[in-house]
Order: sequence, then structure tokens, then C-alpha cells
Amino acid sequence: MTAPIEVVGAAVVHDGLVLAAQRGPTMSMPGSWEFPGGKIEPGESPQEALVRELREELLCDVTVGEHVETTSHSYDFGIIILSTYFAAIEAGEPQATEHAELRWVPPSKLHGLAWAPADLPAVERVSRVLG
Ligand SMILES: Nc1nc2c([nH]c(=O)n2[C@H]2C[C@H](O)[C@@H](COP(=O)(O)OP(=O)(O)OP(=O)(O)O)O2)c(=O)[nH]1
Repeated sequence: MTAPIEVVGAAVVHDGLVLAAQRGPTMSMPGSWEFPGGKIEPGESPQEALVRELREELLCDVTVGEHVETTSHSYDFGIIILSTYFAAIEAGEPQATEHAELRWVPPSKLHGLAWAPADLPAVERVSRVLG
């Protein structure tokens, strides 16, 4: 058994809309929508990992807010433990450097996207909290 992979994702909220990111063709699970983020590196807190990942993949700085959900999901490649946090943009405009598309979505419409399965509890909670 390989160890679970710890991943963080950010529900970035701006003007009442939530940022959803579609995984690109070179990523695993291409075409799935997710909260931008990635794997936590050794020694990092979830918040530090999120700030680093969003700087790398969206080229913007965020402030990490409240915890949304932590869930685990078993994929064919392993178990992901996904922790999601609300976040706000501090500087810069999100740019899709790795993702196929970035989309600002009203909370009530989030469920209409084809999310990565691990994200569904967080999507549900974000919609409920903001809706
Ligand atoms: N970032 C992110 N990954 C997610 C979410 N939901 C979900 O199942 N995942 C999965 C997809 C990947 O298998 C894994 C995250 O890996 P990643 O490829 O985004 O992370 P990374 O940038 O650190 O990876 P790497 O290519 O640098 O190794 O978690 C989500 O909402 N956000």
C-alpha cells in the first residue's frame, strides 16, 4: 500500500464568484474541474502549500481563509486526502498556466461542472456556505 497523497485546493472567492479550474490535457484526470492547488510538500503547512501552488500555477498571491472540508478519495492511482480552504486574491489576476480553463462560477452553478470526484463534498459545502 502506498501512503495517501495529501493535496490542498483553494476555493478562491471574488465578487461572490468562485474560481474553478479545468485540468489540462497533460495533467492526470484531464478535463476534470478542481480547486487550484496541489500536493503538500514535506515541511509545509496546508496554507503554505496553497500560497506556493497558486503562485506557481495561477501567478497570483492569495490569503488563505477558513477550512472548507477534508475528505479522502480512492482513485485507481492511490488515495488522495484533499483539504480545501477558502481563499481571497491579494495580488495579481489568476492566469491559466497549467489548466485548460479558469472560470468564475456563481456558487449556485458550481454543481453543474464535472468535478474531480474527491471535490464533491467541498463543492457542496462551498455552495451551501456562499449560496
Ligand atoms: N490541485 C488539486 N488536485 C486535486 C483536486 N481534486 C483531486 O482529486 N485532485 C488530485 C489530482 C491529482 O491527482 C492530485 C494533485 O496533484 P497535482 O498534480 O495537482 O499536484 P502537483 O501540482 O503538486 O503535482 P506535480 O505534478 O507537481 O507532482 O490531487 C483539487 O481540487 N485540486
